[in-house]
Amino acid sequence: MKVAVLQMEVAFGAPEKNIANFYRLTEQAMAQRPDVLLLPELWRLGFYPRPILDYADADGAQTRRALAELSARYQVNIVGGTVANAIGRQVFNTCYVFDRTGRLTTTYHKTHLFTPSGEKDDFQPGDSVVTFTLDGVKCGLAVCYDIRFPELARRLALEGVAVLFVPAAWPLARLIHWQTLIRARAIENQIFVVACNESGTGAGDLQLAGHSAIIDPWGEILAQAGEQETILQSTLRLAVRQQIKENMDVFSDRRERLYLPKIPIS
Ligand SMILES: O=C(O)CCC(=O)C(=O)O
Repeated sequence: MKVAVLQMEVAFGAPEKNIANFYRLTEQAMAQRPDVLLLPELWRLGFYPRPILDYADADGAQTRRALAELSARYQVNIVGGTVANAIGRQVFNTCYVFDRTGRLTTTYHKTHLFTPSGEKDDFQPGDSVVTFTLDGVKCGLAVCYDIRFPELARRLALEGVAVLFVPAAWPLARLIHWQTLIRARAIENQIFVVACNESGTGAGDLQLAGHSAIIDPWGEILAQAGEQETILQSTLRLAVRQQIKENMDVFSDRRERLYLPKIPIS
């Protein structure tokens, strides 16, 4: 599976500009013929103008149109980052996944809202965890702050996910957390982590970290960006998971009885 990560420099509160940039970066990325494109969190607006209801995409319609058009045009799967998605007066931080035919296959609303930035006051959290398949490969989603909750990634790994996609708007001030957490989630769960952060500045001159990365299940960094806008590409050799499992099968060594009970996945 060839993945391309669009580390966008997002223009704050300027949807038309960001959508145009998405078209431009996608055209550029497609020269390498990736199977999957990944976008960052809240790429249509940046993280995030207030009041969010004034800026949010009503029912995600504008964003879905762009994702549907480009996935169909280039016959590529798109894990569409996230959008501030207004459903009535409630706003969700929503990720849409489109397949190669331009069809919406998955919707995930960020489940862990970032309390320190007040995200909880402006957004509604999702209540379900999702898995989906891309070209027959089982995948999962964690949005930004979600990555701090190892239970979520573990839950997805237990469901059989091989690749975890992480759209983010992570600040430079906590770059070390970002790098450590995405790598740890890959190693402990023996899965690929494909993580796409924004670059540039967000609300109140918040400096975003960039440093998107593609990490294999042994924790090797297959590709890593700096702070500037860029496109990262790499091939995920999915068979490596079996080799790792043969050497160190952490899943069969788990002591499930000692851990928290599972909640049903939807
Ligand atoms: O966890 C962090 O340090 C950053 C999280 C964040 O910015 C977000 O979830 O939007």
